[in-house]
Amino acid sequence: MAAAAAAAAAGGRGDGDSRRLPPRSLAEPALHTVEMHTGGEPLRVVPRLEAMEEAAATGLSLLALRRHMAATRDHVRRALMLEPRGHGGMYGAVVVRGGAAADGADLAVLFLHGSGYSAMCGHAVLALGRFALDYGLVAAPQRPETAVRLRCPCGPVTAFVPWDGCRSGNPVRFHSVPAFAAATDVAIDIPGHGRVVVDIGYGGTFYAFLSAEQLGLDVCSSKTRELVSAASAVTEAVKEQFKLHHPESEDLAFIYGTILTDGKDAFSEEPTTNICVFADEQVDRSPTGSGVTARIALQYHKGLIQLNQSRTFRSSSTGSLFTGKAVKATRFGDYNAVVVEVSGEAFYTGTATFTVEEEDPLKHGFSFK
Ligand SMILES: O=C(O)[C@H]1NCC[C@@H]1O
Repeated sequence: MAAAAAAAAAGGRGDGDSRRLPPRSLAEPALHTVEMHTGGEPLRVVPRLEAMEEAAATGLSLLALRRHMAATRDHVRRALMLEPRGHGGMYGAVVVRGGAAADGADLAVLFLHGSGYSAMCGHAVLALGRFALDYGLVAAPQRPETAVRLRCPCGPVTAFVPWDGCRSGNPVRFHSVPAFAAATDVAIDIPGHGRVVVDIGYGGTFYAFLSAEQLGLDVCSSKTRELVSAASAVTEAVKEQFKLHHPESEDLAFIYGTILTDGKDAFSEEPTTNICVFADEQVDRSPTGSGVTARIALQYHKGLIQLNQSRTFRSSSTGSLFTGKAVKATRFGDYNAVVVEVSGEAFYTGTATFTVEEEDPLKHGFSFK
């Protein structure tokens, strides 16, 4: 095997075994991934990234580790998220085991997307709950359901995963960090659209929410391109016109995206549809776990739902569904907050091994709009 890898690295001819690695740079380790999706939103799981494990072993907190990865290994994120290995909607997770970063949890995780690192990702937590059981990150899984403790940049999150003794199943649910309404009915001027009124909710990360109707659009029938451009304009305007505050860390006080809704916030058994446009114009294919969390916190704050009343959320891009409910009232800093339970289905799609060649001018990926 070592001989075959060396031959491959040197560009030598192999024995026809398509599983062996192609000619590649030995300066950059091959990256092995497990590929999943939750409600259509991809998750490229990096089970081990040696450089991050070494940094974690020095005692860095998860937020410090996130800064460290951005400063020293951002090319790994770019190579895995951007074309030609990824695409405009790619999302990833680097698993970190043990150390101060995990802080006693079964695993810690850094979330990756096309333009950086996020603080929370619900669709990834649902998938990683399954991954943690199937790949042995939890010592003694219990039937019929196992609690998996994850440390996310926003704080501790617990996933509850069906386990039959051999493999994990669906649906997976998670309990969020305390979620809260940061502000409601905030008037924001959107260049090209005029004045709109948004709510700002926190579900491990901050989102602006408004009905697509306010922008002259329909979340179910408008072109995705138009929804993306309008939602991005809202995000930019909120960044400029509203000062966010996070009770624990300035690292987490940023607006991650805008969620356009069908306006159906009053309680109903019927699904409500939304589209989440996050980071740099990325579209979530799922109903967005952290967005559902924040939206439930806003609905609870406005008295539109009670504890343990479930709502169903539909992604306008794929039609996939998550359910959410507030399960506990709590406090977070100066905010009245709720712990939200979000439930959805995650699936494996394969595994992959990625390599680079030193002389490839696009070896660390590219993107265009
Ligand atoms: O489900 C979520 O919370 C995420 N999906 C992509 C954007 C968010 O991070």
